[in-house]
Amino acid sequence: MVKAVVLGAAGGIGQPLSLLLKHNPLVTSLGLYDIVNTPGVAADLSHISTPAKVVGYLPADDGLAKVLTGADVVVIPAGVPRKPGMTRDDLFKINAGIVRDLATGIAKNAPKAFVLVISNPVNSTVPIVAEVFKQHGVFDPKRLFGVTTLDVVRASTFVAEVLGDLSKAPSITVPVVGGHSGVTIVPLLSQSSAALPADFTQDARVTLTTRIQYGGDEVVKAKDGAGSATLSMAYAGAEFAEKIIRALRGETGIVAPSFVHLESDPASGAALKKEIGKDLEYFSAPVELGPQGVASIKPLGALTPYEKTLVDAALPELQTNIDKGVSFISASKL
Ligand SMILES: NC(=O)C1=CN([C@@H]2O[C@H](COP(=O)(O)OP(=O)(O)OC[C@H]3O[C@@H](n4cnc5c(N)ncnc54)[C@H](O)[C@@H]3O)[C@@H](O)[C@H]2O)C=CC1
Ligand SMILES: O=C([O-])CC(=O)C(=O)O
Repeated sequence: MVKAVVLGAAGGIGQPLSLLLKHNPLVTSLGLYDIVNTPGVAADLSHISTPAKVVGYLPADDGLAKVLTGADVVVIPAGVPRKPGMTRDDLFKINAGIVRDLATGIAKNAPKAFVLVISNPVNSTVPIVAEVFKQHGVFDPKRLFGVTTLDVVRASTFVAEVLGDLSKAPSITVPVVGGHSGVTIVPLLSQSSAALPADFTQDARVTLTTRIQYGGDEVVKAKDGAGSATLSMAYAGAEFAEKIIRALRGETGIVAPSFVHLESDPASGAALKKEIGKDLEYFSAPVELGPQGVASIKPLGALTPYEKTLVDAALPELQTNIDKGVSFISASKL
């Protein structure tokens, strides 16, 4: 029995993500929460002939507490998306408070759930959730994940495009590490499971790296004011949620990059800090998942000199983003 909950379920990501979770036979109960429209979305999804029982709640009548009760996995795509010209950090002003309040609800009603944070800026919203949980005495770093899967999905797709064969995309894996915004997104193309062409130049590698780092901006620009990636994010979020669900059901050996607290596995976290040469609290790295959440954080492995410069370039912005999330909660009255 697995109860999955989506907070922000009526939005651009929330609706297709809820559809994909309803489609997943491992999910037996699906709780939807938003400040608008969840009864309609829930009624619609509830007619689909898959096992999950769907319920939808609004804030009235303690809806947040009700939807979270009994949750095993909580996915958070609530909050505003970017418009052209904005950075993810520009969303902090609105989304930080939304994520803080939802995290407070989780701390009170589902403190043991696995929490998957999609709301941007992920580099700051994940620390926000952690700090709220700490204030409520329920923080377990093994159970908190910033969802960076879309970067990994983009890397697979764009490498397959370079190889001229999109049918290879589902089987290509490229570790993407660091964080989830521009320069903090670090694709390790040298570790792609499918080798790039022998004549792939350094210029082409830089172009491909930049495309992965700024894939989100490509969608924001194409949507031209109507938001950011929703459908690809729903796909990526459902893929990551499924991995988490399989792990909590006892399957071992599942590895996926995610933005995690480096104390989620103190030994491998300390090794990773040594590798990147900085005492950061959070970093996105390939994580081995287990029934308790993070089982171990994998090392970055051999980096090329170019990839090393990318990691170094990511560190200052990551530090600033993390500090901003932490200070927001120390300054908030919960
Ligand atoms: N981690 C990632 O890779 C990605 C993250 N995102 C982020 O996901 C977030 C959502 O994006 P979209 O779905 O496109 O936005 P959207 O505006 O279409 O949907 C957001 C939903 O959140 C709801 N919401 C607002 N305040 C809420 C609250 N207090 N409680 C519950 N629900 C609330 C809204 O009513 C709306 O239905 C944005 O912050 C966006 O930047 C988007 C794409 C990729
Ligand atoms: O670009 C955005 O604002 C949304 C996002 O995080 C992504 O698509 O990677």
